[in-house]
Amino acid sequence: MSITELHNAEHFFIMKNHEVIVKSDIQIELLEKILKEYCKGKVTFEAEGHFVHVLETSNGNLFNVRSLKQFSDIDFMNPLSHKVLNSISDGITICDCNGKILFQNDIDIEIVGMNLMGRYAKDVIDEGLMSDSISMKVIESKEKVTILQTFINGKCFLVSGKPIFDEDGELQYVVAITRDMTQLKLLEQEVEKLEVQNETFKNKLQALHNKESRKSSLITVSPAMMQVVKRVMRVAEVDSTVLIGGESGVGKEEITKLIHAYSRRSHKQILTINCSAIPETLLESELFGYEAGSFTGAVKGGKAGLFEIASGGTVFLDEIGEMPLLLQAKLLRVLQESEVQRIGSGKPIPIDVRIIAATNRKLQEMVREGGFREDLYYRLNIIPIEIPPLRQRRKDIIPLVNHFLALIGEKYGIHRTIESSAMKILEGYDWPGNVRQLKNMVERICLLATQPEITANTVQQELDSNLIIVRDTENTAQQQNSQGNVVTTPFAGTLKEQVAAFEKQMIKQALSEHPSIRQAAKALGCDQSTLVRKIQKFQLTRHVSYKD
Ligand SMILES: Nc1ncnc2c1ncn2[C@@H]1O[C@H](COP(=O)(O)OP(=O)(O)OP(=O)(O)O)[C@@H](O)[C@H]1O
Repeated sequence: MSITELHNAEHFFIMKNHEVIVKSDIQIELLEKILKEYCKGKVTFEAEGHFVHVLETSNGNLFNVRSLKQFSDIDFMNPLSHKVLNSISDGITICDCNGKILFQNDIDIEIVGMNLMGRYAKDVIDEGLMSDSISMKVIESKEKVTILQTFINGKCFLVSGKPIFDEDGELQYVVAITRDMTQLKLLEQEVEKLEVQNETFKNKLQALHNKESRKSSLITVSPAMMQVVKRVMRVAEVDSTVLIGGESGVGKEEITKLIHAYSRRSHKQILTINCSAIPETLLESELFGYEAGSFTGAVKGGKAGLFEIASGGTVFLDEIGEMPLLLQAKLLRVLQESEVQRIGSGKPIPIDVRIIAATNRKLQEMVREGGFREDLYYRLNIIPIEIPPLRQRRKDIIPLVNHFLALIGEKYGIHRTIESSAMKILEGYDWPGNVRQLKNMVERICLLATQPEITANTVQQELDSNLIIVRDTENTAQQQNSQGNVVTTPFAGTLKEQVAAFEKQMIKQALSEHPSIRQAAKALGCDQSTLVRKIQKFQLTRHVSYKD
């Protein structure tokens, strides 16, 4: 009979750990015969007690042979129960009321690393094979006990012991369930490791976020602008209102972003509103919000204004000089009381925002002329920051050009360089539209250039086509080229054609000097819709970008 046949035989169980379980003494005798045959007669029996036998075979295998006879009074220990107990992934031990280990399932033997069946728990502890015995504790307390037990192999287990009583209430057996906590411990350690990793990633992300929000695209090397930046850094820390002045396109918004990025409000948003770009009625509701049903066309549930939405952050009021007087009064109240009232509501709402305002107008002159409230001017002008025009900080021009070339490379995948003589021309130009004009021009020449290196010639031509219109006292138009020389306009053709060419030139110039169509129209003395029509007529839209 082969060992497989033996395994499948009706009366035997062959366990993984070279253990053979038989049902009766008779079968043990039978087994002895079979094993002797299987091991070619070289089998040694060491009978130990009534039912445990150790067999040493010629191939070195050690068989523990147990009879199930001892379990005859435990009705679950039929072969099926045995199989069921062995299919459980926790270790199971059954002791009698004296602590004698009657049964261990396969997993338990694996966990403990020893087959202890037939032995007394107390002896096992005395021999130092185990630190503790749950069975002994249950026998003593006659109650359910749970302990964390460490075995000599260093593994950690959660062991629960439960008493089983007979009909007379006498303790009969103790069933102990041993759960390997090593995996759980490993998982716990893994979770801890992941948590640490998670924390590290979170910190890195936060650092990146901080870096990103602090990253300003403000480029400057000039001493004049460095002074401004120094002031910005000091101002950023305090929460006061700031009024930024400077010509159109000098970088007032860029400076505002820098103040916000270095302020304690940087984790919140910065909201911008251009006071010149929105009609008065709309501006009021955008800034202060409105209650439900306060005017025709209002959103059903009412709407929060910019000051409410930006709570905790910064509100940037661009072109504050264009704010209508009525709204100036309302803004003053916001600044003084730190609260807003929605249109149609008498209820004040507290707000927590920092206000930064900017203008390219001479506010003091406006105050004198009655176009701007004096009290609001002083309230806004707590910390004034004046940004010098680009022509007064020419050292910034080349770094700015290189910065814009890099931006164009990123945005369009177009990589251009500008030869040094061309850079000199750009550096010498007066830039009435300041950084915005420089940015637009660099973008235009890069996009139109056919060669990777932009020559001085190209730059010169572009600047010449960007002639500055100046008006003499008699209101006749002359032109000034990039070197500042006044030149006669070389218009040719019929009177109509010459007028059209001149008109086109004026519009083009106004568009490059002013950030919005509205302002360009104002400067040209025509209304917005006329200007839009003429832009379309002269097809200027493709070449001129009015506002970034
Ligand atoms: N120092 C700078 N470094 C990099 N880019 C700049 C700098 N200054 C301005 N710019 C860029 O030039 C353009 C115009 O700048 P910005 O809008 O800040 O000017 P502004 O003074 O607010 O203009 P306006 O008065 O018309 O509102 C923007 O694209 C801005 O990113």
